Formats: sequence, C-alpha cells, structure tokens
Amino acid sequence: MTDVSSHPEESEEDPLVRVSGLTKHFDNSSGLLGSYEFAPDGLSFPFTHNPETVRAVDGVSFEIEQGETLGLVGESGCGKSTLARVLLQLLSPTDGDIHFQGENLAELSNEALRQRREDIQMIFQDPQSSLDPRMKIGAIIEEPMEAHGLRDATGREQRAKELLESVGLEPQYYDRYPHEFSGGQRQRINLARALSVDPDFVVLDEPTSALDVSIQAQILNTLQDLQTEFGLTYLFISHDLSVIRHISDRVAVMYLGELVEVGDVDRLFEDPRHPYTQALLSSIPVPDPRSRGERSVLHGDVPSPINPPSGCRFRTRCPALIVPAEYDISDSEWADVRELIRAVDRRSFDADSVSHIQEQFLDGRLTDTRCQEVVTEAIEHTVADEWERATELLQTEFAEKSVCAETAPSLDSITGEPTTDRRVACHLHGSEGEPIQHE
Ligand SMILES: Nc1ncnc2c1ncn2[C@@H]1O[C@H](COP(=O)(O)OP(=O)(O)OP(=O)(O)O)[C@@H](O)[C@H]1O
Repeated sequence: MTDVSSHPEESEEDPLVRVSGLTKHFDNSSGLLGSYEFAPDGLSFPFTHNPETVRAVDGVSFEIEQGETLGLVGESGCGKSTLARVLLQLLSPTDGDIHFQGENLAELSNEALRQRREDIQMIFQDPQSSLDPRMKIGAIIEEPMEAHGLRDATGREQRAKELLESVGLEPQYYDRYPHEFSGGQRQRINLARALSVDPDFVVLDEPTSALDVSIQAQILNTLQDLQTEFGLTYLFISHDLSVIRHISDRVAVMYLGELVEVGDVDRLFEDPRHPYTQALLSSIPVPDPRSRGERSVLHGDVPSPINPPSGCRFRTRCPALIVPAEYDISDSEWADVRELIRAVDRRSFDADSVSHIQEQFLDGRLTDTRCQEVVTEAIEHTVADEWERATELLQTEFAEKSVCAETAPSLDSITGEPTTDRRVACHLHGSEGEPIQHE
C-alpha cells in the first residue's frame, strides 16, 4: 500500500506517473572535438563547428494509472529507451516534467530522489548484464535492499528466498551462481532483484526480446502474476506488437521522438487510427490475410532525429499524406500522384517515355491543370535521367505544400470512442473523430 501521507501533493485523482512535455535532446558536440569538421585541403580555415542536436524524445506526455500496464511500441531508434532512461532519472530531461505519486521528480532533494528510486525499478533486455558472475544469486537479490538499508541480514535472506519463489524459482538457488541458469531463469533473477525493494513502478525495456518464444510467454505470464501479487504498475517497452498486445492495458505508439497514438489496447489493435499504427499493425504476420483490411507497408527507414521532417514527422513515409489545399483533384487521382512520388523517390520504374510513364501511373490526365503541369515536368526530368530534380520538384510542389508538412498535429482525443483516453496526432482526425476536409 502507498503511504499517501508521505506524499503531500498526492491527491485521489493523481495517476501514479504523469509525464508532461518530456524532451531529451543529445548534443552530439559534447565529446571533445565531436562537432568540429576539419578542412581537408589545409588551405581554408582549418575547421568548422557544426553542433548537431539529436531530438531523441520531443515533447512527450502521458499518464500511467496505478496497477496498469502501458505498452510503449515503435521501430528501433524512435526514442523508447531514451524515454525510459529519463523516466528513471538515469538521464536528465532537456525539458518537461515527470510527476510520480504527485511529486515532481525535478523538484526533489537528492535524498528524497534517492528514496523515490526505490519505488521505480527497471528491467533490461539482456538478462546477463546486471548479474555479476562472481556473486551468488542470494547476494545479487539482496544488493538493492542493502544499498537502501532495508532489513537486517536474516530478513534480507528470508526476503530473497521468498522472492525466488514468487518469480518461479527454487529458494535453494540462493547459493548458486548466475552461470548455472538459463536466459529465462536469469531474467527471473533480475525480477526478484528489482522487486526486493518493493517498488510501485517497474519499467521493462524489451525484457523478453533476448529469449526464445516459448520462454517469452512464460516470463510474460509471471510478470502478470507478479503485477497482481505486488500491485505493480508497468511501463512495458517493446518493438514486438504481439508481446505488447498480450501484456498491455493501454498502448502508446512512438515515432521519431513523439507519441502518435495512445489508447486502450483492444481498441487500438481493432481500429488503429494513425497511419503509422496502421502500418505497424499490418506488418504483423497473420494466418489469414483476408481477415485484415487493406495492408499498408512501411517504406524506407525512420528519418534521422537530428533533422526530423517538418510538420508531422511520419509524413515522409505516410501512405495517407493529405493533398495540398491548392490542388483540386480527386482522392483516386491523389493516390496515383502519391504512388508516382514514391516511385520517383525509389527510382523504381524504367523512364522510357513521358506518355508511357503518364499512362503507367495515372488514369488519364489530371483534372487540375497546374497539378498535371508539375507531374509532366517531373516525368520529363526522369526521362532526361534527372531523377534528383524530379524528386525535388515533386517534394516542393506536393509533399512540402501538404498541411502534414506545414503544421505539426497535436495528440488530440477522438470523441465517439467508447473509452475517453484515445488520442491521435494526425491531421486526418479532427477532434470530433471525423477526417478533416482539406478542399
Ligand atoms: N547518448 C546518446 N547520444 C546521442 N544520440 C543518442 C544517444 N542515445 C540515443 N541516441 C539517439 O537517440 C535516438 C533514439 O534512441 P533510443 O535508443 O532511445 O531508441 P529506441 O526506440 O529505444 O531504439 P532501440 O529499440 O533500437 O533501442 C536514436 O537516433 C539514437 O541514435
């Protein structure tokens, strides 16, 4: 039970964790000479200074209620681990606040923060890394209790043995060494160690990714049992959507440092609203492909967080990019133009003649004259083997003029949902849950 009296700011309505506008930027120039580029010719000024900011986490806000599991999902490099490390105070935020049990962690004294650290524990992907091979299992589990001055030696031993049982291991493993255990068992030992200080909140960063699939399911079940037994709250980070679906109550989808969709796990999996969530879900293999709607595939890589795209960060890979307001073309014409833009970008067709390419991508001439002029000029560039000019023209005249490039969508709730906590950051979804019309 949480001792409410020890947290004066806490009120009935406070979630366990409230994160507001959390931002973590890495300055790549922090290393000695890291951001200096030396002139190779030896004639010009000897070096230039190009500091680069990696926008790993950019204005992220969410809440986690006591006892729930929030799943955090997204492709590699989108900022999940950085977010976890900032939450755990292993990294200091560039901006934003983290409230835990009603207290702003940034405002705590060092001693108060040290005590709070007891309440927030982390489990990493590699079950080996935190187990010192020279220490016995008992000592490994007792170490955090000792560090926080909890219990006497006998009490710690008793607690360690109880925890071994709770995580599904034998109490007599207390005197053994880590090398005697399998990957799954080592992750269980890590769990026992994290739970030894009675945390309220556990951040699990890809805790099952290094394990065999059959072992993964057992660990997930143990995590759920432990959650009930100890009243734990989890932030569960994974790129594996089936794991996220199995374990989460709610899910937050992250793309290039930002959250793009948050919602109840069943609603989000049944009816994903953000094109990125839709693309991620359609990449899960399903036994019967006919049972899913239209499949969309993620093209290309996640762009660099050093210079993320303007507006919506997903727009450079988005299959639903909104047509620029100045063009008066139908949805199917716009779909054809988008296909042409992607094909030019990937140079995926044989640029033989203007008329042939026009026929290949477009069903007749476009109704909007200006739009057709741009398309013709771009196709002419490809035939002249000027692919970069074609790409640049299409980007400037179409992609960059879309509202998706001009304005960053905010993570807004969608009304008409059975649950209130469904938020999506996409210009396709207005606050009334209806697509915004851009005529
Ligand atoms: N210390 C650092 N200095 C500079 N850049 C960093 C640092 N740590 C992370 N990054 C960058 O921040 C971005 C987010 O990385 P992060 O590890 O948080 O992503 P992730 O979603 O957890 O990916 P993965 O699942 O591969 O670990 C990446 O572009 C990464 O290269």
